Amino acid sequence: MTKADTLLNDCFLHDKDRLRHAEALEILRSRIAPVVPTQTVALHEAMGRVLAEAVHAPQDVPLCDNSAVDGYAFRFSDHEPAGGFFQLRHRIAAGHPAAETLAPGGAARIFTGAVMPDGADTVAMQEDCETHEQDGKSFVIVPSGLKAGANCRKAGEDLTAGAQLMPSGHRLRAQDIAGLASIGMAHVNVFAKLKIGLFATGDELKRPGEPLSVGEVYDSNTFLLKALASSLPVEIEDLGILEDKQETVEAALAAAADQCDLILTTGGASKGEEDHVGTALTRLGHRHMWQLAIKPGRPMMFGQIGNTVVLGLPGNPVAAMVCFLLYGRPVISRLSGGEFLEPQRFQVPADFAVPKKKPDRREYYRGTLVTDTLGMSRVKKFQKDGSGLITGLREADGLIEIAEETRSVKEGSLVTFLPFSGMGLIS
Ligand SMILES: Nc1nc2c(c(=O)[nH]1)N[C@H]1C(S)=C(S)[C@@H](COP(=O)(O)OP(=O)(O)OC[C@H]3O[C@@H](n4cnc5c(N)ncnc54)[C@H](O)[C@@H]3O)O[C@H]1N2
Ligand code: MOO
Repeated sequence: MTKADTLLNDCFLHDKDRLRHAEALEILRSRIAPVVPTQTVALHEAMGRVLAEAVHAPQDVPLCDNSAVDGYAFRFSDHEPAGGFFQLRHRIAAGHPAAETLAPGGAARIFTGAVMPDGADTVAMQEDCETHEQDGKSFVIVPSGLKAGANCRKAGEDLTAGAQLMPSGHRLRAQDIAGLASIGMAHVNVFAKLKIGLFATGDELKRPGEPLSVGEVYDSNTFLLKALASSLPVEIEDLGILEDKQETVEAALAAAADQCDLILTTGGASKGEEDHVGTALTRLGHRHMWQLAIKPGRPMMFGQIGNTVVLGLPGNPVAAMVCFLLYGRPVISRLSGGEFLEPQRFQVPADFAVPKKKPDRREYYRGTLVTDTLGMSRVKKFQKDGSGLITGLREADGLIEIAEETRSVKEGSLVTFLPFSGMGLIS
């Protein structure tokens, strides 16, 4: 699929003043499709990458029936006639299968992971058995009470030959890498990393390390967004801070569109005369979405320049983070061949009250989980709602989501909580 196939060029601006969150998600979901090519990588480099094809087990895992414990293997049906008294015939260690079938009435000394000898189906743990030497022969006494097949791991118990382990589009986690290793895959076909170009905009911005003059602020969003994106399969390039000049913003976006799959900007997204990202996007390409009925994050925009997707995030740091998590993360994941990711949502009693909330917009507060006297979780709201307060983001465990139609929140009522850990963040 080419990039051109995945994005249409007509404009999606609504008649309504502001798009609702669900509508914005629907626009993004319907417009975004994978744009990156595929590549083969070594398994040890595949963590966090997105599978470009489904993976099936070429053989059973485990390949053979094997013992789950160190002990003695025998045929269950022999136990009663032998009174639990077996002559020891073989010694079978992991990696050294027995060449011969176990004779009827015989038992084999066996170790965890060793292949069950033909003729045996049950293993007794060594702690439960007694051994005995007589006339130069070794015997084992196995107590009764075991079930047929006890302590024997069957071939194919983990995966049967032909079973699908993972579909195409699956993002590989540590346990998935283990699963791929368990079927013998040394290389994996994955989607290439998405190329992201990141711009901050604003004459007031200074990079950390430089002295700050009156009227200036440090550019925290570049660092915030790079760190947020680092949990996704991307190559993100910091393209610097753009001055608040239409020509500068336009030239920079045009150049980046030739290099990147996705351009992320922060700041200059609103309606002021000094906010140039929207104008640049309209001139160079198409703005499909702008002005959402959410707080924070209202000026969030989405569009394209040629085949390059552009997400214009607001400049206020809280709004930038909220918009990245709600819209940037699913878009990046989908462009990279993965799913359009939705945050995890839980219903948690509120440890706060909001007497009056504006209708028709969805609000996101910073929330911290607390435990009440009964050991039940409740969610506390960061007191200040200001969109520039990074402290609230740092204190929070996640976001509290208040629906458009909600007019007030009573203490103790259930509210929706989106933990940061359910949006790919390190907790
Ligand atoms: N007349 C209106 N004014 C504003 C509206 C509106 O609808 N009408 N929306 C407000 C909302 S909501 C937001 S959010 C902000 C965001 O607007 P911009 O995306 O244009 O952001 P800026 O004006 O460039 O900056 C806002 C604020 O954030 C600081 N900032 C910007 N970039 C960074 C950065 N990289 N690191 C740290 N801080 C940054 C900037 O200094 C400003 O204080 O607009 C409202 N206004
Ligand atoms: O809604 Mo803005 O996004 O106040 O920060």
